[in-house]
Formats: sequence, structure tokens, C-alpha cells
Amino acid sequence: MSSEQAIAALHWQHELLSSLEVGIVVLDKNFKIEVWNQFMENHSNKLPRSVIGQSLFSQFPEIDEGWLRAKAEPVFSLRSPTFIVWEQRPYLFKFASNRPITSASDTMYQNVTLFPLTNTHGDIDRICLLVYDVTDQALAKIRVENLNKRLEVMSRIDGLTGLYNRRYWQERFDKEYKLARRRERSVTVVMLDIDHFKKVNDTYGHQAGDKVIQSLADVVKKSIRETDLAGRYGGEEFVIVLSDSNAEGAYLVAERIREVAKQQRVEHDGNHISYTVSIGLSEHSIACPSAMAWLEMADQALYKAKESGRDQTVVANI
Ligand SMILES: Nc1nc2c(ncn2[C@@H]2O[C@H](COP(=O)(O)OP(=O)(O)OP(=O)(O)O)[C@@H](O)[C@H]2O)c(=O)[nH]1
Repeated sequence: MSSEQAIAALHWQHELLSSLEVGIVVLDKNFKIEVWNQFMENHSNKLPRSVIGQSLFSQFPEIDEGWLRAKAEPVFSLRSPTFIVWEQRPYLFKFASNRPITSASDTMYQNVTLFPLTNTHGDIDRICLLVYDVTDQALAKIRVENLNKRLEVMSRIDGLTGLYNRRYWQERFDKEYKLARRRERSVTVVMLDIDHFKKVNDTYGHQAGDKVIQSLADVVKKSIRETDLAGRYGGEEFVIVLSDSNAEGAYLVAERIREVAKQQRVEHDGNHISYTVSIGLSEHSIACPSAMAWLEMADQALYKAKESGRDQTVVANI
């Protein structure tokens, strides 16, 4: 090859490296930069002449030196490539995302391939880094994951009240029952039902009834701890598992809910609707043969509360 042909070949090889939409970096054994293509220049705003011959780590302090050296070690010693995927580490180089308007991310997500380069003697004294911009794929995946998380949360929640729906509450209740059998601590299940609720619907309409249900849900939410488990069990029936509460403690919580509910005035079409609730509760006992049997005891206590004139709390006899 003539020297003219060699220069021409170098020229088009340089053109090729420049036009690739992939970052190309060649590093020697000491992580000094030897090649820095156009993609890297564009995204780092660092010219090849300012970085070539410099340590990668001094130029890019955001790179965890110990971690990258450990990652690159087998590339030198075993001559096998290695990969850094964005799920593991969002980026190696902190480059700005070039989709600032539509993108939810300020930084470019990257997949990076590290592979060995052999010299003319067949030794590995350099590695090449290929840096791929995978921001679009990463954001699409993150969006789908977030959507799935939201759907999962939504599938557990009752739309009217924001409390757990019956299916999910029941699932959690079964777990609480199993835990209760293994643990020393007391746990009590509470069932509440709005009194003469049919009358609210019949007098003020279904929408007003819905508002009353929401009002009680808000009272319940404000009256319990984050670790308690409240759900909407039926139309105007609610259930709560009060963890670390025996029957006496649960009775106090139930009575507070009953009193606060009684003070509510639900505004609808100029009316101020008041309501009362009946409550039954049952502390877990080792004698309860199943989760359903435990809940059934609270339900029977609730039935007694209704039978005894409503607007009261009854504790199940264990
Ligand atoms: N507005 C509204 N009403 C509902 C909903 N779900 C159930 N209901 C109504 O709730 C009423 C429940 O009535 P009942 O079970 O007879 O009980 P009650 O009138 O509350 O009487 P007691 O429980 O015996 O005090 C029925 O009229 C149902 O139609 C709902 O989501 N919204």
C-alpha cells in the first residue's frame, strides 16, 4: 500500500469512527485514554486532544475507579468481553440526555461493552469501551414498570373509599391470621357497619349514600395506625385488623371511630346527613381454627351490636 493509500484508509476509518452513533474509547492498562471518537466528544464536550493521554478517572471523577478496574480486570486477564447494563448502573459517563423536552430523564442511560484489544504480539494491553445510548429503551421499560406498579396498587384498592378492596384485604387477613398463630402479640379484627344505611339511600339517594360511605372511610383512616389493615368488605361494611392490640385496646379504637362517625355531618344537596355505626370485634385466640372463623366471631359480635339497638361496640366472647 502506498503512503497515499494508507493516508486515505486512515481518513475513511476516522470518518467511520466519527459517524457512529456509539461511543468508542480505547484505554491502556493504566486506564489512560488513547481513542476518543466523535460521539464521546459530542456528549462530553471534551476534545480528543484534551483527554488523550489522560487518566479516564481524572477526566471523569463520576466513574467509580475501584469498581471499573474490577470489571475490566477479566477483560485483560481472561481476554473475554464484559458488559455493563443500565439496569445495573444507569450510566458510566454522566452525559446529558439529548431529549430534554420529551424525556423524563436528564441523563443518558448507557449500556457499555468492554472488550480486549490484542497488539501485534498477541498480548492484551488495551481495552475498548463501546458506549451505547439506550435512553429510549430504558425510559420505555421504566414507564411500563411504573404503570404495572400503579395497576397493581389500583387492583388492591376500592375506588370509592381508597381502602383495600375485599379480595386484597382477605388475602392480607389470611396472612395476619397465620402470623398471629406464631406470634405472642395480640391482634384484633374489627367489623363495622353503617346503621340503617338503606334509609340514607332511600331518603337522600345513592350518591348521598356513597358520600356517607366515604365519610366513614375517612374516619377509619384517621383513627388507625399505618400498620393496621383496613378494607371495605361489603357495601357499607368495613373491616380492620388492629395489630398489637388486644380486645381492650381495640375497643377503645372502635369506640373512638363510633363517636367520631356520629359527629360527622355529610353535606349533600343542602342536607347535612348524620349516621351511626355498629361495631363488632374479636381478638385472635389460638382457639380460632381458621381466619374465617376468627372473622365470623367479629361478625357475630357486630350482629349482637345491631340486635342490641345499634350505635355501639360489642366484643366477641373468646
Ligand atoms: N350508596 C351506596 N349504597 C350501597 C352500596 N353498597 C351497598 N349499598 C346499600 O346498602 C344498603 C345496606 O342495607 P342493609 O344491609 O339492609 O342494612 P342497613 O339498612 O344498613 O341496616 P342495618 O345494617 O341493619 O342497620 C342496601 O340498600 C344497599 O343497596 C354503595 O356502594 N353505595
